[in-house]
Amino acid sequence: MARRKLAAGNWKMNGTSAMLAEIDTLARDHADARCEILICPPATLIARMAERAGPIAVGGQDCHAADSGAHTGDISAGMLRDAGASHVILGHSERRADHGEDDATVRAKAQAALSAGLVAIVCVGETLEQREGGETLDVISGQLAGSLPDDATGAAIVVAYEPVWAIGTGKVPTLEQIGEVHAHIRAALTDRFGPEGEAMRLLYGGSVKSANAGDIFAVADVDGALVGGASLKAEDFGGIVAALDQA
Ligand SMILES: O=C(CO)COP(=O)(O)O
Repeated sequence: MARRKLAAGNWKMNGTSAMLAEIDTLARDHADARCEILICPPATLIARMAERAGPIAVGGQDCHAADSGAHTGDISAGMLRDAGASHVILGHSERRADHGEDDATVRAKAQAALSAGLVAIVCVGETLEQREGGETLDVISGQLAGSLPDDATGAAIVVAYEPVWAIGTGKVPTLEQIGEVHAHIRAALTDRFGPEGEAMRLLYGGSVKSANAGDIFAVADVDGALVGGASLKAEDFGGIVAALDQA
């Protein structure tokens, strides 16, 4: 099954207008990339970034489960789409921790994203305590079961494995650990969704840099990366894109 590789950048709460130049550099340097390239800037930059992104896709970092209504400060999936986004990250561990999002919330948001025609990147991952307690695979199974809608398709859902303890820490799981979790996720997805589960792309995220990207991309069932810190500069992210294209 040929899955198109995806290099996704999550800018988190970083970036003002001055950083829009990064997208110009990325679009110029990687116009011929074989992999799909996505940047998810803060919501304030989505529309302007989408106008100049060329072949680079632009995404949101969250959406509300409802279409519209009395939800001060929130953004719907349809609004993201209207602003020029094609993707949205959902259930990132920072949202699960900072905003109390549970699996049911993430699933409702994913449903809204699918209805709006967005690709949803649904994040799962264990904490250090859960890893040390030997609970990793059970935790991931539970998050997948609870967070993915029943009508998830290979085209509309991407799953990102982001061990919480590897995010922004410079600590990366061993290639064996990444391979074990990705194989587990793939098996859970094909069990539940059949060929659609086989078609879903699986990203690894957590301290990915151009220096370690090549090794990570060689692991079976790693179809790309969800990158935080190293996505903020086009040059750094470009090294990851190049590694993915060579994988
Ligand atoms: O959380 C992440 C991407 O969503 C990973 O962040 P870092 O690449 O900064 O570790």
